[in-house]
Amino acid sequence: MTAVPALLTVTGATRRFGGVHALRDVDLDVAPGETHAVIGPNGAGKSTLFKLIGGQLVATAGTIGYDGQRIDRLAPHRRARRGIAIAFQDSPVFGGMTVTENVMVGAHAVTRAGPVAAVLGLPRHRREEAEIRELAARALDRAGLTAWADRPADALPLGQQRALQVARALCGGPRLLLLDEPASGLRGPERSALAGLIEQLRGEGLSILLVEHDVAFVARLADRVTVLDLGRVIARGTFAEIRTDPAVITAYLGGPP
Ligand SMILES: Nc1ncnc2c1ncn2[C@@H]1O[C@H](COP(=O)(O)OP(=O)(O)OP(=O)(O)O)[C@@H](O)[C@H]1O
Repeated sequence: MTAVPALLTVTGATRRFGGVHALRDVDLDVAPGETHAVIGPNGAGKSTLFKLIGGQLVATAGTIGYDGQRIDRLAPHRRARRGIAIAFQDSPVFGGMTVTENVMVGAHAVTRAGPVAAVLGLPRHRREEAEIRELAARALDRAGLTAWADRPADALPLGQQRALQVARALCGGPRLLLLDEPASGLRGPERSALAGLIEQLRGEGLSILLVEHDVAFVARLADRVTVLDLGRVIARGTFAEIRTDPAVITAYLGGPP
């Protein structure tokens, strides 16, 4: 049997900030349809890795492959067009806009006409606007937000605001969804609803890379977990495998005195 090639392959990713090694020689892959979590204590390098994949940072060394091609020199919007979408923990929710309009912003990253056509109101833009509205409606439906579509976005409770950020990422029709600490700041029921949404997306075949502090959230969702500490991979495997790994326990609880 031939193994299915990974959708995302990070090889030897290294990033220095001056004398600080934020990441050292990190390998990671995400299989099609997999939910893969990256965890680690503060300063482990999780955000740096996330930004290297999204294109917000460039690696000092190493390569990133997506769908069989190198993407590590592409600008973030080009990665978005190839199907990599990001929901950042702090991506803005625009209070003066409706929920639908907020989600439509996510599709502009992948449209052909671009912002100049939008400002000039060109026919191409108007056609595209109708398509985008349709994509937004579908994304809102997937995220369970249809009932909120015409409400001002700032009327949404925090849990639904997170779902809105996910819907915005879905609007461009991604194959790989990068989620940056999606559970942060959410209370129990909101966190559980968001986990349900992520499970649903996984069930629809989406590949997901999740950076998350909340270990229970990761235990529920991740097919595989990569654990970072001080910029290095210290463990990888299923949640059950990594939770008993001595290196992981030491990293989280601190070394011997
Ligand atoms: N722009 C930067 N300039 C200098 N050092 C940085 C920069 N960004 C990150 N670092 C350093 O790189 C290391 C890894 O940081 P990173 O933010 O990737 O970790 P993290 O695992 O996301 O941490 P946290 O869980 O606290 O968000 C840390 O030592 C951090 O201080």
